[in-house]
Amino acid sequence: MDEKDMGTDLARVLVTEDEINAKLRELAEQIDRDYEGRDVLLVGVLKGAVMVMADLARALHSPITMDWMAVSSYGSGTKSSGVVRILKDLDTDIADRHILVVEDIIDSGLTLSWMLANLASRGPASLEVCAFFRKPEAAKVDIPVKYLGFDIPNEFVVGYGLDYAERYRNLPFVGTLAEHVYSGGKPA
Ligand SMILES: O=P(O)(O)OC[C@H]1O[C@H](OP(=O)(O)OP(=O)(O)O)[C@H](O)[C@@H]1O
Ligand code: HPA
Repeated sequence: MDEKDMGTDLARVLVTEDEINAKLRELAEQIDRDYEGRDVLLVGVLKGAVMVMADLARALHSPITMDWMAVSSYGSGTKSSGVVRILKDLDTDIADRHILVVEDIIDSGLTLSWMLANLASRGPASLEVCAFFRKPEAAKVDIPVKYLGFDIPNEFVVGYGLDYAERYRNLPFVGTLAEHVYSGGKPA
């Protein structure tokens, strides 16, 4: 799927596929360097982080393993409620493991703030965050991000894992939706 398949759904592209790929290589190099000699468990947050997890994992040379958590905070709208439920927990015991949480986006920060507290309580050897997109102007809590892809404006975005009502996750770039699609949080 690319930009021309989107018809008039997109308003503008914020981060291109080339920029995404270059950033992935950069982050993978840093992570390889930092975790040299240590086994790292990548914890992906479903479903949005599927794309970044798959691409980042393949760009890494470190001997990683992967696990997934699904949490719910958004429902079907576009605002975080801050009330987080675990929909799918990790399969792995993370006590004494080096954990790198891989997230697609930090918006208000409420989801990750809750998740980090939850994971920290399980006694990992280390706990760090890789977030591919972040909206600094939307932050309600401060999240320590060791590996950051892009800071983006405080607008609702789709693509590269990010959805609107479950659509657009498979765009290889990130963009904003046109007004007629995105109308105050309800599918048009
Ligand atoms: O910083 P916050 O304001 O808490 O928002 C960030 C969270 O929202 C999105 O997940 P969502 O609940 O939409 O689920 P999804 O990944 O399945 O799309 C995104 O993937 C993050 O997990
Ligand atoms: O801007 C966004 N787009 C899609 N999903 C999201 N989850 C938090 N913020 C966003």
